[in-house]
Amino acid sequence: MSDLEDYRKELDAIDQELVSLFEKRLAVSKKIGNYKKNQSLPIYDKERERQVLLQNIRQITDKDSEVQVRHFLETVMDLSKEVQKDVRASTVDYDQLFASHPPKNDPKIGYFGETGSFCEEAMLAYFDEAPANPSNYHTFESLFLAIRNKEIDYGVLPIENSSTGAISQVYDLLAKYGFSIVGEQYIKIEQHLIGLEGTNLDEVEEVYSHPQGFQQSTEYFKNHEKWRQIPFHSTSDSAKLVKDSQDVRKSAIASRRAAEIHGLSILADNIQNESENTTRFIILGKDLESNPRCNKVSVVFSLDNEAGTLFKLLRHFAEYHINLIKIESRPVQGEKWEYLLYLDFEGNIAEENVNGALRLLQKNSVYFRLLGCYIAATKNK
Ligand SMILES: C=C(O[C@@H]1C=C(C(=O)O)C=C[C@H]1O)C(=O)O
Repeated sequence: MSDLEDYRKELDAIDQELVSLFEKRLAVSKKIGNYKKNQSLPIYDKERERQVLLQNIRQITDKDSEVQVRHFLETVMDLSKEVQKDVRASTVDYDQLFASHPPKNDPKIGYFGETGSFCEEAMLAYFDEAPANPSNYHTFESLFLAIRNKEIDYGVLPIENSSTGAISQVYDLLAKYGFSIVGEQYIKIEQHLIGLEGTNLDEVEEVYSHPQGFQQSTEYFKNHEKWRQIPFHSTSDSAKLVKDSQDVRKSAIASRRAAEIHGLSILADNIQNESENTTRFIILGKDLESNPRCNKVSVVFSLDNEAGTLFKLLRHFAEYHINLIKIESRPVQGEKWEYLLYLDFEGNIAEENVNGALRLLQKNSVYFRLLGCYIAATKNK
């Protein structure tokens, strides 16, 4: 027998032991996976992995093999986490994930802000027929509560602006209440300084608006540093406040429509920083409403706090040729340095590639929720 054959026989015997031990290890990993699933614990445990590496590297007799042993242990632990992810995914109810509800007939609709708000404009632009007797709400959360309490079927509220970015409170409420995005609408936003008729700019002392109104008009206020900027519920609520006060020292940042509705004058027009200032509004409903014409998907998920997981997940989108539109991250409430990731991408959940990517995303994330599958709005509104 040649030396090579002898060596290989030796390896075969070792492999036999290794495989049998590895199988035993995977079986224990599965049990740990079940335990973690029941206790809602994350799969990855950084401290434990550090310990496993330390205690095993300590017992190496040939120090030259440390690099290989480390690599071996890391691979073993990666595979152990894979098995735990399968355990976690095995009970996922995919039918429920993709179960869609028909749109509501004669729906009750609510929007954020006083009459004259940009949300009201978005509502009028989105629905083919102007909704009869819509309700309005003065905080984002009261609109979510109205959906939960079945006061309304759909709510209209802003989610992002082209110059200031995400409206983070709305993202956080989406995570908190678990409703669905059933549609979207873009509205061009022109902000004006408005006040009582005949008001002179040098009489103004206070300006009221939603924080977004101030953020979108910072350039204009550089020349009016003495004015007190007072955040209020919405731009249209601010217009109403000025009207109700009958005080020339008070002004508001709001739309031309709000000025007209509340009988106010425009003191300075188009004070927004960017002429093409646009806001994306979402139509929120209780349930997922998807049909074959829907071409945009939104999801929210969180990951194990482990290097490379986001890359590994997003890679599936490239593999499935899915076009990502937007990614937004928000801190998890009450969990320091943990994040929820919100992803928008092109496609329909009934398409095979989207379906495949969603399953992988759900399988490999600690938390996952399909936020909606709806018709993408045109941006030049
Ligand atoms: C098996 C566990 O889950 C993961 C896998 C580990 C392993 O295979 O040794 C160690 C830590 C965790 O990242 C565990 O928590 O013990």
